[in-house]
Parts: sequence; C-alpha cells; structure tokens
Amino acid sequence: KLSSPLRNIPGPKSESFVLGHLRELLQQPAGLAEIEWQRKYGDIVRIKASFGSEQLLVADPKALQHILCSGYKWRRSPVRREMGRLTSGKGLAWADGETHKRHRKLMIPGFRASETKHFVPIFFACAEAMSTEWKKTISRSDEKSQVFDFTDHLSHATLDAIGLAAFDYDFGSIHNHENELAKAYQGLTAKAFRAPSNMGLLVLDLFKHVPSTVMEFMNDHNPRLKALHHVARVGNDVAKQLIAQKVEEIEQGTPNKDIYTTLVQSNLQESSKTRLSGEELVAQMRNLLFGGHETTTNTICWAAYELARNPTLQDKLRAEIKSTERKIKDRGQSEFRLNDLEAMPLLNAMCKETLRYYPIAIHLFRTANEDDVIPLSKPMIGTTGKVITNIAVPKGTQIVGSPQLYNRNPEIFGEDASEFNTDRWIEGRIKTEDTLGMPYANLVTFAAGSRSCIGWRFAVAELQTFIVVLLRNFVIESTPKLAKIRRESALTMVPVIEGELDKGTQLPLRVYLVAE
Ligand code: HEM
Repeated sequence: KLSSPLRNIPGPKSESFVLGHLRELLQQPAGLAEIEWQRKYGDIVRIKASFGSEQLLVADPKALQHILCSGYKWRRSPVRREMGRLTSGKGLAWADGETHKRHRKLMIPGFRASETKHFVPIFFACAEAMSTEWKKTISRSDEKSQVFDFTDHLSHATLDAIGLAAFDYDFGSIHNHENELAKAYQGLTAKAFRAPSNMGLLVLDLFKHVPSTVMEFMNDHNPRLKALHHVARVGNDVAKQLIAQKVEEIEQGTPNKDIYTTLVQSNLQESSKTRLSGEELVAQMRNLLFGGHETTTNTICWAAYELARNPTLQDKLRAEIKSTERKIKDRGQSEFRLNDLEAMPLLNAMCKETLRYYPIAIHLFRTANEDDVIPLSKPMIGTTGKVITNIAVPKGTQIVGSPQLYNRNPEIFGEDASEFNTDRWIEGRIKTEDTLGMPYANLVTFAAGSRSCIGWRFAVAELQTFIVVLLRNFVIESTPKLAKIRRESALTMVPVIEGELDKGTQLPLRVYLVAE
C-alpha cells in the first residue's frame, strides 16, 4: 500500500489478508516467528494485523525506550486495557492518562524496597511449606524421588505468597485446594487466553476499531467469557471484605504491613478529589492478584527448567546458598533477609538470566497518541534502499514491543545472547552504560517508564527466595518429557508439552532430597 506511512520499513509478506501475521505472532510457540523476523529484517519489522492494517514489531533499544518512557504520548493499546478491565476491573492496568497517574501514585508506596523486605519471610514460609509437602510425598513412596508438576505446585505456593504479602489473606492453597477465590484464579491466563482461535484473533484485533463503551458492553454480555465474569464476582466480594477489614485495623491503630493496607492507608490520606473510589480500590486488589500470581509462577518454573537441565549450575548455586547460610548462622540468625539474597552473585545471575531469557509478558502493545518520530539506535536500510535514521509515525500507529527480541540483543547482552548462560552476568559482559531506564538489569522484561511493572521488586525477591528454598532442600532432575517442553503463548509465556497441549501448562521434574 503506497500510502502507508510505514511502507519504507522492511518486513515479511503475510499469507493471509484477513489475519495478517496475527497467527504467527500470537498462536505459535512464543517468539518463534519473531526471532526469525529479527534475523531477516532487524530490530524494527513491519508486520500486518487484520485486513492489511500495519504495525511495527519493535526491539530496537532506543526506539523501545522512547516509546515506553514517553509519559502518555504512547498509550497502552485500548484492546489491552480492555483485557486489563476484564481480568481485573477498572484499576491500574486499565487506567489511562491522568487516571493512571492518580492510581499509580497511590499504588507505588506498597512496592518500595523498604516494603519488599517484609515480604521475604512470607516468601520463605510459603516455599518451605511446599517443600514440606514434597518431602512427605517422597517419604511415603518407595522411591527416593518423585516427579512433581512444577506448574501446579508452584502456582499454589505463589498464590499463598501473593495472598499473604499483598493482602494478609491466607488462601491456604498449598494444603487446601477448595478456596473459591483460589480456584477462580488457578490457571486463569491459560484458561482464558491460551491458543486463541483464528476467529478469536480476528475479533480481538477488530476491537481496535470499536469504541471502548461498546467493547465493554459486548464483553460483559459475552457468555464465552464466563470464566472471567465469575472471577470478577468472586474477586470483588473478597476485595470488599478485605477493604472493610483493613479500614477497621487502621482505625484501631493495628495496620498490617501488606500492600493493600498501605494502599488503603494512603488512600485515606488523599483529598476527596484524588481518592480512589470503592470500585477502583476493589479493582486494585484484582490487579495485584492477576499481575502478581501467574507471572511469578511461570518465571520460577522456567528457572527450575533451566536448573534441571544444568546440574553443575545447581551444585554451584547450592554451594553459594550453603555458604550464605553459614554467614547468617554466624551472626546468630536463622533465615535469609533481602540483603542476604541480594549479596549472592550466582543467585542474582540466575534470576537475571531467567528474566532475560524468559520474559513471560510476551508483548508490549502501545498506540501513538499523537504524531511522533521514533529514534533508532542504529540506522537501518529501508525497502527502497534508503538509510533510515528515525521513523516518523502518525497518531494511531500501533507497535508491538518485543521483550524476547530486545533481551537477546547481542550488543547489550553479548554474542551468545540467544543462549541461556548465567556467566554473562558473573563476568560482567553486559553493557550497562547508557541503560535505557529499564527497571531491572537493563532488561525490558518488566517494561519501562510510566507503565512499567509495579511489582518487579516483589517478583525478583520471590524468585530469589524460591530458588534458594528449592535448591537447599532438593536436587532437581530432568524427566524424559523435558525435551518436549515449549514456550506457549497464553498472554504470558507458559511451559507446555508438545503433543499434550490439551493438558494445559505442565512442567514435570524429578525431585530428590538433598544429601545432608
Ligand atoms: C516475573 C514476574 C513479572 C513480570 C515479568 C511482569 C511484567 C510486567 C510487564 C511487562 C508489565 C507492563 C505491561 C504493559 O504495559 O503492557 C507489568 C505491569 C504490571 N505488573 Fe507486572 N510482572 C511481574 C510480576 C508482577 C507482580 C509480582 C505484581 C504485583 C504484586 C505485578 C503487578 C503489575 C501491575 C499492577 C502492572 C500494571 C502497571 C501499570 O499499568 O501501571 N507484576 N508487569
């Protein structure tokens, strides 16, 4: 299309006019097509959405930083915000512009480093509770080891962790699988978003032409979304009870240290103009549950997957854990604090490498709210052979930011960036100068800018803790099915087994007790 403002940007031809590249982007194993496109066309690729509409796949560091850190010049795309509303109500992930700024300001205090350190004992308790269950199962069997599906067990343990840390709410999910809220949230993303049909992809893309009120009405009355409607009802009821309880504790002068209490407390101090409404407060709770549960479950799973494949790395990490335990004992204490976790070089290399290689939030969808010029890290050759140093785009342009591609940039992460290798962090082979405003380790896994992940410190501390607890208790071993594990695209990047997709997320690993 000659009139297209993006016509000079190279990209693949699409085989389907109706669906463009949506199937390659959203149906295939996460990243497969993208990696191929990057290899062929570079860090900015023009791809098609439905009926010939165009979007840019962006992995260029400077372009990504420009877009993500533009304040509200580039907005989270309306369809993604609607997904935020469906999963969590009109809270932080849905809010836009000034409303988003207001929500975010009130949510931030619960996520500072000073708050995160209080959550570490909770993470340890949940990870240990899961380990105790595993030890019981192993001791009851005739074998010295057992195969556990990590996706299932970790999802219970991390649900308990987010419940206690964020709300002081005990799902009791490790021991009891009957809690209604827990059941509603278990595997929600995979249930709601895995393997969308061609029709599903088309409808999702066409929503970009539909006004948000119409989109909301259609979705609220769509019987196919009943799992999400159910989660909304159950979540709202629990959130209302929790708010009443928090307000009472604050009034009695006995507030807890969870994230939700901090939010309710900050909100009480706000002026009536900026204060969050009851509906907005309720939505924040569901935002935290949705944003903070399956994301961490799957990230810990991918870390365990890499550990199972690499016994030497496990041994080295276990040695680092043992030596830190001795230091903690020498100072008369018994358990790790946040400082101890952060002072462990290999543990942190493992966390960074896991988050680099498995950025579970697969895409960052943004729409230009005004005409703009996107700068590039390095010039590229356009389709006409002309050198392009920046890209002028009109208001309404859609981009898909790709953490998977950015995180594999060899100029930042080294020539072997397409492999999992913790050494790159230990040896300091990462380009850290001119970091792009990414919150953690120069990675775009948690996005960047005004809509970056608010829970990144929470997520990193939880990942650190679960690796420590898993490895001080167990040796993790591969199983024959490991060769068939693939990264499935389900809004987040989840492990599934080739040939067993109908079983949903799975990661069966063999676990032995660690020798004393
Ligand atoms: C490894 C774990 C995690 C990853 C990789 C991750 C990644 C992300 C990314 C990429 C975004 C931006 C999405 C976008 O703009 O399109 C985001 C937003 C968000 N995350 Fe996380 N996240 C993780 C864990 C958490 C945790 C533990 C919490 C809460 C306890 C959380 C709460 C949120 C919320 C509320 C937002 C919306 C922020 C806003 O729009 O202002 N996330 N996350």
